[in-house]
Amino acid sequence: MGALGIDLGNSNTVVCTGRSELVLEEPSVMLLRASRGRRVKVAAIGHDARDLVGRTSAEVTAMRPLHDGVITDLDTAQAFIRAVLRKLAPHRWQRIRTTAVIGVPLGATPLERRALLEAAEEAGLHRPVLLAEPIAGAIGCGVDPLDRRTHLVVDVGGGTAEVTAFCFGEVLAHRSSRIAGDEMTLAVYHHLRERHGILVGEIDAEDIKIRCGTAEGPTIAVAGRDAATGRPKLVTASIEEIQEAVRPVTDAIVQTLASCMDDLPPQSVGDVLAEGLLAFGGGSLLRGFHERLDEALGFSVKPAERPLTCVAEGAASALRNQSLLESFRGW
Ligand SMILES: Nc1ncnc2c1ncn2[C@@H]1O[C@H](COP(=O)(O)OP(=O)(O)OP(=O)(O)O)[C@@H](O)[C@H]1O
Repeated sequence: MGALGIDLGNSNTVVCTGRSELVLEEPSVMLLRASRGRRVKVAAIGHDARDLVGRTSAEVTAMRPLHDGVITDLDTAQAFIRAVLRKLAPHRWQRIRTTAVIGVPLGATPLERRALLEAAEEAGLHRPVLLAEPIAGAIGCGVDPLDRRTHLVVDVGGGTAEVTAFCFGEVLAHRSSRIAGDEMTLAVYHHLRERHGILVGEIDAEDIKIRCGTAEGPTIAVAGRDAATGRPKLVTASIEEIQEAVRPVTDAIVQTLASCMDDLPPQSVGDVLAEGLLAFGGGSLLRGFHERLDEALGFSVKPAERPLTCVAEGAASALRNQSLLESFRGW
C-alpha cells in the first residue's frame, strides 16, 4: 500500500493513498463477537457494522474506537485500525512497511497522542506520524499552512468542533468544544419527542438532520414510535422548526469561534476578515450552517469542497512534505 493519509474520526474513518486517491470512507464502528473460550473477534466494521447495530445477538457488541477524537481503549483502537488495513489490503505482504500520516485533534494531550501512535504501530503501520486535524483539513482544501497570512478554520466533526488559527507553520490560537454534530442529532431527537411526541432511534435522528439539507419541500416525514403508547407513528416536521431546534448548537460553535478570534493579534484579525473562515467536517454540512456563521460573525464563511474527506486528503499530501510535518510536529 505504501503510504496513507488517515482521518480516524469519532463518526467516520477516511483513508487516502499517497496519490490522494480516496480508498475508504466508512463509519467508525466495529462489531466484536465474544465466543466462549476464544479471543474476541471482529465481526464487522464500517458500513456493515453500522447497519447491524441493534440487530445482533447478545454476544455481539458495537464499539467505537474513539471518544471525543481520542483513544480511550488501546485494544479497541488497535483492532479497528488493523481491520481497516486488512479491508484495504487483505494479504499480509501488501501491508508490509505501510506508513501513514494520521490526523489527531489539536487539543489531544501528549498521552493521547502516544496512545494513537502505539495503537497504529501495533496494528501494523510502519513509523506513523501525527498531524493536527485542522492543519490536515486546511491542506486538503488547498491552503498552505506555511503561508505568511493567518488562516482561520473550523472543523465540525461528530464529537468535537475545533477552531484553529495558524500562520507560517505556527498555531496562533485554538479552541475546542464538545458541542458538535452529535449534539445536533441529539437536539433533533429531543425536539421530535417534545414537539411531536415521537421517539426515533439515534441513527434515524441523524438521518433526519441530514435529510433536512437535501429536502426539496418545506417539510419532511418522520417515522418512529408514539412516546406515550409505543405504537408506530408518522408525523410531518417542518425544516424550519428542525433548524430552530439545532440553533443552540450552532450558537455554541459561534461562541467557540468568537473566543478563538479574541486570542488573535490585530494583524491576524485583519487577515481573517479579508480571507474569511474555512469550514469543514460533516457538521458544517448542516442546512443553514454557513449562513448562520456569516450572520453572527460578520465575515465570510468558505465551505470546503469536500468537507468529509479533506482531513485524510491533507494528511496524504503532507506525506510528501517533510518540512510541514516538522513544523507542526509539536501541535
Ligand atoms: N449532510 C449533513 N448534514 C448535517 N450533518 C452532517 C451531514 N453529513 C454528516 N453530518 C454530521 O457530521 C458528523 C460527522 O462528521 P465527520 O465525519 O467530519 O466527523 P469525525 O471526523 O468522524 O468526528 P470528530 O471530528 O469529532 O472525530 C456527524 O455528526 C454527522 O451526523
